[in-house]
Amino acid sequence: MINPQGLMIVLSGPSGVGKGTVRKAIFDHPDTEFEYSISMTTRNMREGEVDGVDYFFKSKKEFEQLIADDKFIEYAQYVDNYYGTPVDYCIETINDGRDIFLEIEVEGAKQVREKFPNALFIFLAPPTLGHLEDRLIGRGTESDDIIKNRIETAKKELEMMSLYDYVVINDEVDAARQTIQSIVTAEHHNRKRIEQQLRKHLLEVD
Ligand SMILES: Nc1nc2c(ncn2[C@@H]2O[C@H](COP(=O)(O)OP(=O)(O)O)[C@@H](O)[C@H]2O)c(=O)[nH]1
Ligand SMILES: Nc1ncnc2c1ncn2[C@@H]1O[C@H](COP(=O)(O)OP(=O)(O)O)[C@@H](O)[C@H]1O
Repeated sequence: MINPQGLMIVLSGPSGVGKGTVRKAIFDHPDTEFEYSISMTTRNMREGEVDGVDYFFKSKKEFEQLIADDKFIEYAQYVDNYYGTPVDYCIETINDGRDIFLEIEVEGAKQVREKFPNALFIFLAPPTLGHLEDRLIGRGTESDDIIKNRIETAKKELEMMSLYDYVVINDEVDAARQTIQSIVTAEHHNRKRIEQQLRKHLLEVD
């Protein structure tokens, strides 16, 4: 096999679009076989969150030490906090032939694209910007100022859509989940077909 590695799947999109919600639906579904890359963050734990399940919660000092030790595939500062993808688990997983799923903001996704151009990039978009604002307000976890800030960031983030392999509109959570799973399945078939063709041509060259 030319590429026995698992697929790196990157789900990104603006804050409040429903990345966390869709990701949870994906991992609650019995058909899902990907591994989830738990991120590290310096933000405060929200009610109901569990350290080591939702995120690995770190102090700023700990996070900066991990950056210095090159322990992240990517990291970004987002609304005054650090978020990053720990490198070891991702590499172990794909080297083991299993798919790894990253749910990250767009700046981090850009860094992953530079390091892993072969990854599969999926952009989750809201039906409209109004939906995004409603969802952020509805979630009720941020102050008005932070929501305003996130909407401004989202406008810039939406411009990055064209750099992705796929755009999925998050109108209905289960439909978005299903679309993402179908994209991954199709991508596996496609890569396998390319690999078979490549092998065939290489044999012909010999
Ligand atoms: N770059 C990067 N972004 C992340 C990572 N983990 C989470 N994020 C993103 O950081 C943003 C803020 O996350 P969070 O504070 O949990 O808020 P919420 O996703 O809006 O509920 C979201 O867009 C997440 O997708 C990561 O490891 N790296
Ligand atoms: N398809 C959807 N339709 C309606 N509300 C949604 C949908 N997807 C997510 N939401 C709601 O929008 C809010 C933001 O979703 P969340 O998953 O926290 O977004 P993100 O992780 O992208 O910041 C949450 O209150 C969530 O319940």
